Amino acid sequence: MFARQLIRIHQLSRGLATHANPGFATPATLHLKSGQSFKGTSFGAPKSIYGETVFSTSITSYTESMTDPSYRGQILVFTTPMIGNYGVPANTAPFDSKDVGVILESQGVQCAAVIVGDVAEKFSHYTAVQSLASWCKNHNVPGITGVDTRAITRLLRDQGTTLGRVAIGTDTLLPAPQDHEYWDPSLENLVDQISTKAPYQLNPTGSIKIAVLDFGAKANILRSLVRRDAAVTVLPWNYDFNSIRDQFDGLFLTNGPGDPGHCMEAALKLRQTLEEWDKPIFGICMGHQIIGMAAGLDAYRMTFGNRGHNQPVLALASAGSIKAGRVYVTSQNHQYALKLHDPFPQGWEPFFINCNDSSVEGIKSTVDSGKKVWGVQFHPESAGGPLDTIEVSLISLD
Ligand SMILES: NC(=O)CC[C@H](N)C(=O)O
Repeated sequence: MFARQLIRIHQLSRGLATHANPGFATPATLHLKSGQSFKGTSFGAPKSIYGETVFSTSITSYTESMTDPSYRGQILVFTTPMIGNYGVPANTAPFDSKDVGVILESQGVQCAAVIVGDVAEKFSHYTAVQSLASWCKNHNVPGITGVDTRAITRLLRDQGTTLGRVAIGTDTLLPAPQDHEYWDPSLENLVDQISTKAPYQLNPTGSIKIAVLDFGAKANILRSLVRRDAAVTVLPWNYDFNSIRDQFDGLFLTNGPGDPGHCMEAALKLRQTLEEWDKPIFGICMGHQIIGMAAGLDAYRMTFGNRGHNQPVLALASAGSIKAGRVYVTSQNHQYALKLHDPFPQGWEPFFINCNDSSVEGIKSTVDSGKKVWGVQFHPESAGGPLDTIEVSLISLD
């Protein structure tokens, strides 16, 4: 008994205690469709869910990742051993020329569940108002702690992103689901679920008018635009931009969840825009994939995607402060990528390439095409991640 108390005191003093009530913690299991199961302890909402199991190598910014709408439908495994030690801030900001109403990347937690090695029950940060566990509970999102996230990551890295089931409490007593019971989010048009239903404006008196097609925008993308004094009109992902394009100085296409193939309608509309409109067009992640599809490139599903804040990309062309031949460290969260067609479609060239897996990380219109269109697979606006490529949004392709 004395030994158990000593262990408990040691756990509490480290701020790591996973099992607040030894013997009473709610069991939780992650089942993978490939047949493996990982047993741990529940934190967050006592709710069982299905999703697509992915891993992120980011060592910080769990709050930003979890509110990024591109993680919708995904069971997010953090490779960093301890998550939650700086808690969660209040998520409100003003709506003005500097901000977009939230501190984090959207109103709520977007991923389906989180899996961590060790959830920090104690948290400390001057902006923190609650723990990771209570935040998950408030947003009805389950978490599992006390599992070997390294083993899960090695599996996912070998076999690729895998459908999963998070079973909580008495559901852990049930056998692992049958193959047909797993839910595959990539079969759904998740963009249509998350995109704004009606147009709205931010910073309407801004000095340059930018239309934004919303595939599931991260707040920091919109925030980055308003902080540069853009008057931003956010449109549903499949809005007929061509019917209103004369009112705008530029078009931006955001990040978004799921398979870009579900957004072919947007790519076809954009193809017309590319043919008939010469103003700047820029896209990030899903937006970049849509620009590529409109340009005639194919998108494909990667084995395990790239998620983390340490992805090196090599610039193949110079533009603005970006120099060909230089490597930039970037923030990423994607499962799909554009194919490296050889030759590239007329009027287009690769802009960046991933140093680890050679996937296309950016495309741009060629200088002699007369267009000013570019897109990047990574997140130059960060939140979280490095700011190395922040100026990629400011380049001029004149
Ligand atoms: N962050 C994103 O926009 C991701 C784009 C797309 N859903 C993918 O997974 O590749």
